[in-house]
Amino acid sequence: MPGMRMPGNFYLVGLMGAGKTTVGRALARATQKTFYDSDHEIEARTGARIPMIFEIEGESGFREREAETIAELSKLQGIVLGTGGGAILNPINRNHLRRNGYVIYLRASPEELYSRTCHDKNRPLLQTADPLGKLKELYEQRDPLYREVADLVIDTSQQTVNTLLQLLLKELERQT
Ligand SMILES: Nc1ncnc2c1ncn2[C@@H]1O[C@H](COP(=O)(O)OP(=O)(O)O)[C@@H](O)[C@H]1O
Ligand SMILES: O=C(O)C1=C[C@@H](OP(=O)(O)O)[C@@H](O)[C@H](O)C1
Ligand SMILES: [Mg+2]
Repeated sequence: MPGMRMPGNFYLVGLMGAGKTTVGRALARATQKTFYDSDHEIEARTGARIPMIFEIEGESGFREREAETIAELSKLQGIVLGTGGGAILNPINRNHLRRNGYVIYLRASPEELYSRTCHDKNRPLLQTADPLGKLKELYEQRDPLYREVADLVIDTSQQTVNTLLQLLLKELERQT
């Protein structure tokens, strides 16, 4: 189904390693929408990488930048937005997402998320002695919030990015 046109915005939520950036980019290409990634946008505006922002301003500084960025990006039309895994912690972000687009929760088990993220040093929250334990804790905390905002929950376990894209296109064509 290449080049399918669908109305509105698609927003991707889920934990670190869920595939928001990767699947989001593929979904944008397939639906002829513009892709944005809130983390990339924050880095471009700040002129610093995420680990550096966390180091200098702490998580709270990063969250402020994230909220400003999501408020602005959610005003755009015809986009696919990959959010950062913690964006849904802020109720204002949750409202922007719910109000202005169709929200897709990419779900995966903490073990799978760990296997996808363990070689990457760019996620400060996982630079701990026990990253799998941290992912389990974040899953418990955040899974209800992802579900609260989601119009669609997709289980990404054991699915390739391409299979997920095909699944998503079918489901979105049916629902939107
Ligand atoms: N369904 C999938 N199966 C296997 N690997 C995946 C899948 N989705 C994403 N990945 C890989 O996992 C890593 C994290 O993906 P990314 O898109 O950055 O996740 P997020 O933006 O949700 O943190 C990347 O190396 C990506 O290629
Ligand atoms: O889960 C989180 O709190 C975070 C997820 C990251 O994005 P990804 O979910 O794209 O890895 C990034 O925003 C930052 O490191 C914090
Ligand atoms: Mg990402």
